[in-house]
Amino acid sequence: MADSPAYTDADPSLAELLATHPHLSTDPLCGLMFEGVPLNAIADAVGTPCWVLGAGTLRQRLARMRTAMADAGLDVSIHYAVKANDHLSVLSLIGQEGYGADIVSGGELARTQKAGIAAQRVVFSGVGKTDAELDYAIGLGIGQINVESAEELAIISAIATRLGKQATITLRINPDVDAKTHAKITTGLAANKFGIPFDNAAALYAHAFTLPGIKPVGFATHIGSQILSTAPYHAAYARVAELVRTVRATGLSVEAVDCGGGLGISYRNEVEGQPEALAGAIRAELGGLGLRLSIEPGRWPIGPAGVLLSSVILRKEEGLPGPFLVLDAAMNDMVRPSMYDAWHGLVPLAPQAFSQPVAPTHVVGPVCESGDTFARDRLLPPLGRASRIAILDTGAYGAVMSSTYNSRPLAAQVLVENGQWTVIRRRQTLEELWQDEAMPAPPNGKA
Ligand SMILES: Cc1ncc(COP(=O)(O)O)c(C=O)c1O
Ligand SMILES: N[C@@H](CCCC[NH3+])C(=O)O
Repeated sequence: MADSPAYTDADPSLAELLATHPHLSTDPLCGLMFEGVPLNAIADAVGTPCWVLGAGTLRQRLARMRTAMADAGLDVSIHYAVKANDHLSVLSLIGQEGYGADIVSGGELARTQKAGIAAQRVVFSGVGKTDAELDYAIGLGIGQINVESAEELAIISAIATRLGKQATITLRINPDVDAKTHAKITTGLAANKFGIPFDNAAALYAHAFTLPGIKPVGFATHIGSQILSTAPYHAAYARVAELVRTVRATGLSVEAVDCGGGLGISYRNEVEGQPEALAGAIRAELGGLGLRLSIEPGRWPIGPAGVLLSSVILRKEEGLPGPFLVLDAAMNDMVRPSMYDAWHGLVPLAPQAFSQPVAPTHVVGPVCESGDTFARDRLLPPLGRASRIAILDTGAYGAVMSSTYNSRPLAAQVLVENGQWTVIRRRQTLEELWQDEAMPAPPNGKA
């Protein structure tokens, strides 16, 4: 992971996108292939929009993280951040491969239990856990709760005491470090809502030992998401290490540090975060302290493992600085471009697309907002009505952030594994969309 990631201003070509996505390839007859499966075959059978996730890519990327930690001589537990993609198929794969989970709600905790991940391997993060969620988590004997405020510590103590349990906790520290990422996904600055101010942490940690129902084991930090440089990790972990030393000097024990998630991927032409460099930062700052270490990656393992398939509803030519391709996928399906101005690779599925000349094209969804735009001036071959496009790197923060805005049902999801594909969620029906909505009875019993 370079400290000054190599950006160029030019968009990557289709060939360059294929080169940086090893699970994608092209076949002269079938067009774009995903882990050896023709994406057109999936779109023919399931329709579009449709999410496709590659189990092989996910497994490989998780394994690379595990190996990177081991090669650095570190015993680091990996707790997959469920928020990135909470599908039960994903979580059961995570559990089978022996990883734990990082959750931020009772709903995510319930999913881990349904998927067979032992509660002891689950860590509960988040700035506002409700009493009901804490009851559930502590009752289950959750592995660790990362506490985000003095107020929350008191609440957890009361709930654990009522339940006759000991809650294992860390204090999540806000190190006031700039992760140099998008402002909406930066979490480690003093101005952000997350974590306990660094200067208050030692005193609160000492106080935690005096509380009933609380077993303090250490500290946690998480400074943001889509981080592409090692420098912020070094800075944050150095602060946590300083805290560990300070607190130990007072005679208190510190057994564990949770190093958070945040490692970034290459959406456009960034040099993606390297797990080996993350391992290097952990070892350099926290390695010699005899701690149990853990990380909470979400985007890195699963982001590149997914695509969103869509079809062109129509190509709108008139009165414009360039043609608009109107897709059947929209901001309700994939909100990242609208929400963070995120750049996602767009790759046509048709075999001939790769040899055709390209021209600047605007790619939009049909939702009634100008923000429903996937790309402006993207160099694409001459696509038209019914052409298909794969939107790349949507495995993380894709389907999980979908809504039904404009009464658009949630799209189907497909898992590819060993050259086979399976529908793991069928497209939502309109009846499912409104089944819980009540209509007032007509006056006087009239219909
Ligand atoms: C506490 C916590 N842990 C882990 C993650 C996962 O982050 P990422 O998907 O960037 O690895 C997040 C999200 O930023 C988070 O808030
Ligand atoms: N939803 C964000 C990431 C948020 C990370 C959660 N803490 C994204 O799509 O980039």
